Amino acid sequence: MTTSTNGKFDRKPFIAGNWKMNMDHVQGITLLQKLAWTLSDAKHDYSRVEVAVFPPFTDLRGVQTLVQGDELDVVYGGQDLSQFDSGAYTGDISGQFLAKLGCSYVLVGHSERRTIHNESDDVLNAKTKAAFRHGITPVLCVGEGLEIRQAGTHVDHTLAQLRAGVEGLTPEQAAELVVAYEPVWAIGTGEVAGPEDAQEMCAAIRAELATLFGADVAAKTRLLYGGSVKANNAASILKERDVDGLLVGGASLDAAEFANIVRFESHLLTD
Ligand SMILES: O=C(CO)COP(=O)(O)O
Repeated sequence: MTTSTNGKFDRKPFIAGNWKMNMDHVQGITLLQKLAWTLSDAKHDYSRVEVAVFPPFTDLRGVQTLVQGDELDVVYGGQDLSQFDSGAYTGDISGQFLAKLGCSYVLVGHSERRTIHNESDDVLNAKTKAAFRHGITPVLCVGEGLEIRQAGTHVDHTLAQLRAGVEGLTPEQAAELVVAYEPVWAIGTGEVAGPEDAQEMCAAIRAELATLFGADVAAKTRLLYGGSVKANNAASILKERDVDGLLVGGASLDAAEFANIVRFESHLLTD
């Protein structure tokens, strides 16, 4: 069955854990093993809900070895990539290297990259294209800060980030792209945007994608919400029509909690 419980027939729910700068390569393996065991005990069906982790770069080789060796169905990706393919870019990581490590996805434009590293919309557009160039699906992160939310211009602001990020993509690429709406004021603060806030923005993002690439394309693009997601609020957010998945920070560092988020459908059944 390819349906999700909320009737979003064609878009497979996607639950992703962004470990940020946590977990060294030894801790990372332990966390992933625990997650895989927990999901296996719970008979998780990966064909119904896709599960991804975004470990630090230094963990990726170990994660690849574990996933291949134990034939895990968990997919993984990098937290960033360079807009360039190779050369004199000290400290940067090429999408080519991530592809070689078996990465299926890469985060682009996480708010911590936009704010701490001052990554511009132009750079992020180049990174999105670099990901596709290397056969990796970008997860383009967008979202507003508190002042913009309070000023009431959060939809305009977020859609401007979206337009800049997807400029020049083909319709096929836009359909494959994943977009994560992460309101900065809800990240790591315990402050969660309500399900209706997540839905409002995801609906606006889908409408914008429909304008840019056509309704058929927009119907395929998966849209995630991120910001203080926990097992006890995941199901209510995922019930929303245009929210296809979650990008989880802090709660993804606890295997049991993250597994419960992945198994959100079991919470819906008992609601
Ligand atoms: O930034 C996030 C995921 O990318 C969200 O982080 P938290 O879940 O810790 O709020």
